[in-house]
Parts: sequence; C-alpha cells; structure tokens
Amino acid sequence: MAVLNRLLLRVRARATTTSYSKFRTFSSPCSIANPEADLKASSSSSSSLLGSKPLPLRQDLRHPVQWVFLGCPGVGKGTYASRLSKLLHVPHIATGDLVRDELSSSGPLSSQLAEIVNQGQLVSDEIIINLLSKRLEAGEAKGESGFILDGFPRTIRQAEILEGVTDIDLVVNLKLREEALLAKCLGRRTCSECGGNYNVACIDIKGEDGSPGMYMPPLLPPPHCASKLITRADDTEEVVKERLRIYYELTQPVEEFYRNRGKLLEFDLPGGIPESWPKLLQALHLEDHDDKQSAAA
Ligand SMILES: Nc1ncnc2c1ncn2[C@@H]1O[C@H](COP(=O)(O)OP(=O)(O)O)[C@@H](O)[C@H]1O
Repeated sequence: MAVLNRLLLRVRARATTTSYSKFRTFSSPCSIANPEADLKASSSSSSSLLGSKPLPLRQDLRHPVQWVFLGCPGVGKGTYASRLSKLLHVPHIATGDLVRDELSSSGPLSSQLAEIVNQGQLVSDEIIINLLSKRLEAGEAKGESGFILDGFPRTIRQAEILEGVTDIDLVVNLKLREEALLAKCLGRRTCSECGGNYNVACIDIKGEDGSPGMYMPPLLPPPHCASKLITRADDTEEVVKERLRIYYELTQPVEEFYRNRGKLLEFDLPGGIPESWPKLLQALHLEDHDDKQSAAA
C-alpha cells in the first residue's frame, strides 16, 4: 500500500495529465492459486466471473488483498466490505466516508463538497484522489497493508488511474433487485455516537410470474443507539434517484472495464445479511476462514 500511495500522490501532483500508463510500475503481491478449481466452484454459486481471463479467486491470503467493491447506492457495499476487512485484516476504505469526514470538518473543502454531495453528484477526481492519498498516508503510518476499496473507482477515468498505479486482485460487483435499492437507502440510519450502521427498511418483495420473492428484515439498532440515529443528508428520495442515475451513467461502465480484465465477480445478493454473508464467503472461497465469526460481530 505504501507504493500505491506514493503513486497516487504522483497522480495527485499531476491531476491534469491525461495518460497514467507511465505509473504502471509494479504488480500485486497476491497470486492466483488454483484458477481451474475456482472456475468450477464459481459456476455452482450465485456468482459468476464473466471476464475472459481465469478467475482471480482463491488468492494466497498470506498476502494482503487489494479488492474493490462496486455496486449501486444502497446495495450494501459498506456492510459487506467492512465485514470482509475484519476477516482479512485489511483496511476498509470507503471514499464516501472520507468525503463525509471532510464535510463534517471545518476544512476549506467542506462547503464546496456539501453542495455537490447533497445534489447526488460526484466530486472531482482531483478531490477524491487527494482524500484517498491522505487516507493511505495515514494508514501507511500505522503499518496498514492491503485494502478493500468501497466507492472508488466510480468512473472509467478513476479506474484507469487505479489500474495504472496498482494491481487490483478482485472486483466484487454486488447486485440487488432495483425495487430494494431506493428503500434500502431511505431506511439507512447511523448512530451519531458510536457510528453503528442500521437500516429500518423492511423489504418484502412478493414473488410473481416465476420470479422469486425477497425478504430483507430491518437491521434495527440496539436500545442505547435508538435515540441517537441520524440520516445522511443525501439519502432523500430525490437525491438517491439522482445517485442511481449517475451510477448507471458513470459507474456501470466500470463493471465492464473490470469484466474485460477478468477481475469482476458478480454477486447477486439473495436477501438480508444472514442469507447473503455465508453465500458471499462461499463465492470468495472464504467459507472455511478461521475468523469468520469475528467478522460478523
Ligand atoms: N470515487 C468517488 N468519486 C467521486 N465522488 C465520490 C466518490 N466516492 C464518493 N463520492 C461522493 O460521496 C458521496 C457519497 O458516497 P457513498 O457513501 O459511496 O455513496 P453511495 O451510497 O451512493 O454509494 C457520493 O454521492 C459522491 O458525491
């Protein structure tokens, strides 16, 4: 990660340069252990890797992973990325959190960011790379290595920048039925004291015309958080719809970018956390991982 950060800093310094290919200087320490076995395993799960290259799964977990989580607003990227980061002992770096931290500070960017974020727009690549570099720098000082990125890259340009500075091992594309996304965003709550994330939405989609139903129970806060819940300013119906529109326009092409490189793992969430978590672990070949209970805590 130290190298990634140094390279991102160089990108930051040259934010106006259009070609980033010159920053491609090293490859990931992670290796593919058994792509053929992985191909078989994945064809029997709810996930699929549609790229032309062998599956980049079952990597050597003695090395820290370098993963990216993609998915629409409300799909649960933060929830699953954070659980996996505990399991794999790598930092979960969510650019949305970095933006919100900056927003709540009295820093010079704060009011400029508020306007952009509260309209559901993306902030500039320059600002995001700046925030990401700072976060990586701080992590490096603490001895962090590897990462699970959530919310970055969000545009083809960001994906090209990232591809130019490091080797991403795997991109997990979380997918959830469209009907559930808006409700999930509108139901999101955070405890203003402990930062715990909850969801008060109860998703109950009835199966019809051969399509299966889906039930996602609310994730309710414990009593000591219940009176301290806050809602994100950008989780209003109008803004969520705009964020979804922007996702389809600017971020969905990033799926194709990684699919073409054989790095994309498509994972359809079958329901709530109790149903989805074990299946996700299975798709990632982590079902036997020693620490999986602690990650769920
Ligand atoms: N990689 C990024 N590029 C540009 N803007 C970003 C990026 N990551 C986060 N943001 C800004 O932060 C906001 C919140 O991000 P996030 O929490 O990831 O939202 P979501 O729930 O829509 O996935 C985004 O709507 C956007 O304004």
